[in-house]
Amino acid sequence: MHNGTRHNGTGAFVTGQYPNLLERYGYAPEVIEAWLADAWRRLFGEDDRTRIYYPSGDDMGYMLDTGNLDVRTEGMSYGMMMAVQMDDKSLFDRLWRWAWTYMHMKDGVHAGYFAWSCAPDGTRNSNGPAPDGEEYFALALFFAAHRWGEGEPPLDYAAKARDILRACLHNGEQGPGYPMWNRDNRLIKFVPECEYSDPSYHLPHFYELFALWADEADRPFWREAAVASRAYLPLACHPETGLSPEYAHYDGTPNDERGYGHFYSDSYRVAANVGLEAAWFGATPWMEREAEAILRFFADKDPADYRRYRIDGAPFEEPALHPVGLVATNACAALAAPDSPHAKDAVARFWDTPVREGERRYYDNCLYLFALLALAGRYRIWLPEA
Ligand SMILES: O[C@@H]1[C@@H](O)[C@H](O[C@@H]2CO[C@@H](O[C@@H]3CO[C@@H](O)[C@H](O)[C@H]3O)[C@H](O)[C@H]2O)OC[C@H]1O
Repeated sequence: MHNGTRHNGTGAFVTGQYPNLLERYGYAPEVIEAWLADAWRRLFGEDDRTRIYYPSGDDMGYMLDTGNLDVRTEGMSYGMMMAVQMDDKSLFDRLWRWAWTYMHMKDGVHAGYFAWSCAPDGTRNSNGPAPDGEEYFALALFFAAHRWGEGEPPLDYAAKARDILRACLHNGEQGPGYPMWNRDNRLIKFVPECEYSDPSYHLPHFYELFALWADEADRPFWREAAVASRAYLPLACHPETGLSPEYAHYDGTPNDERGYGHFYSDSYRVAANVGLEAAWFGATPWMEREAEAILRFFADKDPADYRRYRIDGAPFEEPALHPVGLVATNACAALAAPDSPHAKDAVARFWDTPVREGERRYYDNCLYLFALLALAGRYRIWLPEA
C-alpha cells in the first residue's frame, strides 16, 4: 500500500494524495502514461542515444554518467529510487547488488559509506563518499522494503537502509571517520570531512521519513534535521531570483572557494526538491515564494541560452551544461506554486523537451525522469504494510 504524508512544518501526517499537475494542466491521462513509458524506455532500454542504464552480468547493472564515463552513487541511488517508484524489483536489485559489491566500503576511514565514483568495471576512482548518494540509497531501500518485503542479504533492504543512516550520523564516534551531518547544526555536509554544505543535498522530506524508520535513538535527530534544512534553504536561496549556489557555507552564503559558488549543475535540484516536498507534504509559504521566484527568473529565458549564473541572476558567458535537466527541475518547481503565472508555461516547456541524447545526457535524463514522475503524481511515499 502506498500513501502520503503531509507536514505543517513541525511534523508529518498521512494523506495518500499526490497531485497530478499534468492532468490539472490539461494533459490527458493516456498522454501522460505514454510520455512516462516512452521516457522510461529511452533511459532504461537499449537505445544508445538516450540510455543511461547498462546491465552487467546475470544479476547486476549500473547507471553510467555518460559525460564522465563513471558510475556515481548519485546515479545508482537515483536509479534505485526510479525503479522502486516504477515497481521494477529486478532493476532495483541489479543496481543495488552492483552498488553493494563495488561501492560499499567495508573498512577504512569511510567504512559504511559508498565510494562516490567507480569505473564501469567496478574499480574505485575514489575512496570518498558523496552524501547525496547515501540519503537516496537509504530512502530507496526503505521504499523497497515496504513495497516488496525484506530479502536475504544484501536484499535485506530496510536493515541496509538503517545501517547506512547509522553510519551517516555516527561514523567517527568510535575512532577515525566523520559523520555526513554536522551533529550540532544538523545540516548535511558536502563531503563528510568538510564543514560546508550543498543546498541541493537538503531533503527535509526524506528526513521526515528517516525519522519514522531509522534506528529509534536517531529519530529525534532526523526530525531536527528536517527542521534545520527547512531553515537553511531560505538562507542559501536568493530572495529575488530563487537561485542557490552549488556549495554554500552553514550561514547560507555561497562558498566559492573551489569555484562552486554559483548557480550551476548541482543547484538545479533545489527546485525539484522543493516541488517534490510540496507534492508529498504541501508547500510552506517560503517554498511557494522560492518556486515562484525560480519560475519567474527563467520565464523569459530560452533553454538554448541557459548559462551559469551568479545567484543574484547575473549571467556568465559559460553556457549551462545541462539545459534539459534545468527545464525539468523548473517544471517540477510548479508543484510548489501551481497557480504561479509561469507554472503552466514551465510545464509546457518540459513537455516540448525530449530526453537528452549524446554524451552529457546522464544528469539531464535523471532530472527529467524524476520531474516527470513527480508532476504525474507517480513519485510516492511507500509506507510499511499496516
Ligand atoms: O569532489 C567530489 C564531488 O564532485 C562529488 O560530488 C558528486 C558529483 O557531483 C554532483 O553531481 C554532478 C552534477 O553535475 C553533473 O555534470 C554530473 O554528471 C553530476 O554527477 C553529485 O551530486 C555529487 O554526488 O562528491 C564527492 C567529492 O569528493
